[in-house]
Amino acid sequence: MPEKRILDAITSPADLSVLTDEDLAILAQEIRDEIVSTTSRTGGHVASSLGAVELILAAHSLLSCPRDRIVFDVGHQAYAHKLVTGRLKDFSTLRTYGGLSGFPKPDESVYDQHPSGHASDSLSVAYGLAKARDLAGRNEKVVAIIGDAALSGGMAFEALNQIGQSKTPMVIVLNDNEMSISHNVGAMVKHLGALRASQSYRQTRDNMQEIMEASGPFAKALLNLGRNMKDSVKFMALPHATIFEQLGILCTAPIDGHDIGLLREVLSVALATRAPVLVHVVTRKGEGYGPAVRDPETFHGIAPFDVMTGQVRKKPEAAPSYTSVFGGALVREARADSRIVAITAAMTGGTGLAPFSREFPQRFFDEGIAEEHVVGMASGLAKGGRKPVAAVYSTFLQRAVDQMIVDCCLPNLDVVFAIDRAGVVGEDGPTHHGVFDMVYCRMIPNMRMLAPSDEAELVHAVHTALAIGGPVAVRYPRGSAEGVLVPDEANLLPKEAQVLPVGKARVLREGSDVAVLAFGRMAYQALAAADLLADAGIDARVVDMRWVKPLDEEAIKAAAETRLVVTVEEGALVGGVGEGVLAVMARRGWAAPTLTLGIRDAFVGQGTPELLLRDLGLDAEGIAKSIAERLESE
Ligand SMILES: Cc1ncc(C[n+]2csc(CCOP(=O)(O)OP(=O)(O)O)c2C)c(N)n1
Ligand SMILES: CC(=O)[C@@H](O)[C@H](O)COP(=O)(O)O
Ligand SMILES: [Mg+2]
Repeated sequence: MPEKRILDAITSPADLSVLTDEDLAILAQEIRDEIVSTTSRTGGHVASSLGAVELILAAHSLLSCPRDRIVFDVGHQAYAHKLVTGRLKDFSTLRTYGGLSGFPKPDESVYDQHPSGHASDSLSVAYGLAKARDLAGRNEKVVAIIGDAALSGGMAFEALNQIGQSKTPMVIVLNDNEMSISHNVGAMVKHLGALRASQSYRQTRDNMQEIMEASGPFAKALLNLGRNMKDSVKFMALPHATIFEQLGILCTAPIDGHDIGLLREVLSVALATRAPVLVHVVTRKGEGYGPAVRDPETFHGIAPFDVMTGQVRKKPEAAPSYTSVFGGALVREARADSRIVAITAAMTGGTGLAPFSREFPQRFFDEGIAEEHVVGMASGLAKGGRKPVAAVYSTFLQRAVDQMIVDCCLPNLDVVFAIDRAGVVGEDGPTHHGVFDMVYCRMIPNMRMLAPSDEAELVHAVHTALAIGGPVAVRYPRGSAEGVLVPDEANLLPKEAQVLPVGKARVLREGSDVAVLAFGRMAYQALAAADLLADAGIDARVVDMRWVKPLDEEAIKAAAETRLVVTVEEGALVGGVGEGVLAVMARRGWAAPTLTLGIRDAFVGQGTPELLLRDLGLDAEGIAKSIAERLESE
């Protein structure tokens, strides 16, 4: 009989309050085993979740959630939270189609306060919850858990600014593991490093008397709030040593985030304090699982892996990823033009910029989780004579739409937006699908946008964007490309990159019954749909539109001469490019029956892209079926 685990007896976080520190340490190990074993099958955010186990257990053991509230930043570290809030039995479905989300999700559990996924929002959300509590005269506790890299996002700084001023009681747990996805960057990293180096908690405690004598106004305020002098001050950072304290937020000395007894001791004081308190917790990404400790970047977000070796169990891909083709194409462009510079918002590996960063370290900028700043900086670089390429995931670029409009497009600057993860991304789900970029790019004057249909087209698109000048966006999806480049070509790139004529589509297949105007990789689904339609006696033209903006009006006019104009886009239909085609037809007076296929006005769930595209009716069968039905109804 396998030994009964403490974890199996935890039905809600209330069960934690009766456990001793020793029990909680055992539970932490059981949770780690569960996380490793489950994610080895589902994939997931392993390293961050392993690093946050003790701090989550400590918080839940002291709080009464869901009355008290924990807001997770990004939420990729919250697996332990899921496991102690009644989701153990469903944990094996993590990140799968119809299963548990990889992030906190209010629809999934009353213990989840906020649909996490995008970085740096937790402090604002927690502050709002604390203010709502104050207005209602209630006294529940509010805790935000934020990583050292998420703290570098502008939104987090904006929140700190107000939290410090307002003095609203809330606890910020700063989970400092000295890592973003890769190494963390920026001056705040240095500040935190200095704090870690100069102030150990124990040293602070040992020097309590001295610190008391030198204590600043906040330590005094804390004492006045009725805490026992010893308890209150022993957790404090050295007076005035931290940026947080300068902003008006009480701050502890850095404490070991894997010592559950210490965490509980410090957190209990912070939670009892009637002022905002930042608890500086030092953790290690991947803690407890060797392969993740050794390679936290790979284990930040990993596909299914072998538990013994830590090796990813990936089938060999038939084609390179769009991301790697983009990265290779940009390196080749940069060799030919020294004005080209590349910028990322903490996603060097994810955006395929690692080769660029190695070859051109002086021309590469990782600006941390700071998408607004990245786009603003691109504007300055362009104005200063450089050709910046801002490579940002579609979903995260949503953060910087204002900077795209005002800082880049209004002055019509030469900025290339390399929009990766455009379309459905898969298991990360609704917070991460890149389905709005065509909407937000289309609406901005001066912006031009390409949606390459395969990896060869992507190479041409990058070349075109750099050649034509002005703000140009290139969108391409996550994962394997279409396999159109033969593997023995040097660098997997076409020999010559072409400048694509602006606003000109290309016909992939002639046909006279219906015309399918396809955007991006949907062109390949449309071609396969055309084969299916041919079996049913329907002759479909397939057009790779290439440009989302400007649209090829001649192609639209020709399409309007068939029995049905169909648009297919992997993006939101409301405000999307299909609507753009309809607007052209209306403006020009080209009347024809129309069918716009894309993502209806709803958020898309999680699952493999294949399953999601099937559900959305955006695979070949779905497209063919919609067209056949529409023709029948005419
Ligand atoms: C707005 C935004 N930009 C980028 C990301 C991608 N991202 C997810 S986690 C992460 C690093 C987070 O580091 P940190 O906050 O220190 O947490 P850790 O993983 O170290 O626990 C990044 C860049 C994101 N989720 N949201
Ligand atoms: C949590 C987060 O936002 C990232 O880790 C994201 O999951 C990365 O996605 P990719 O796997 O597409 O790079
Ligand atoms: Mg970190």
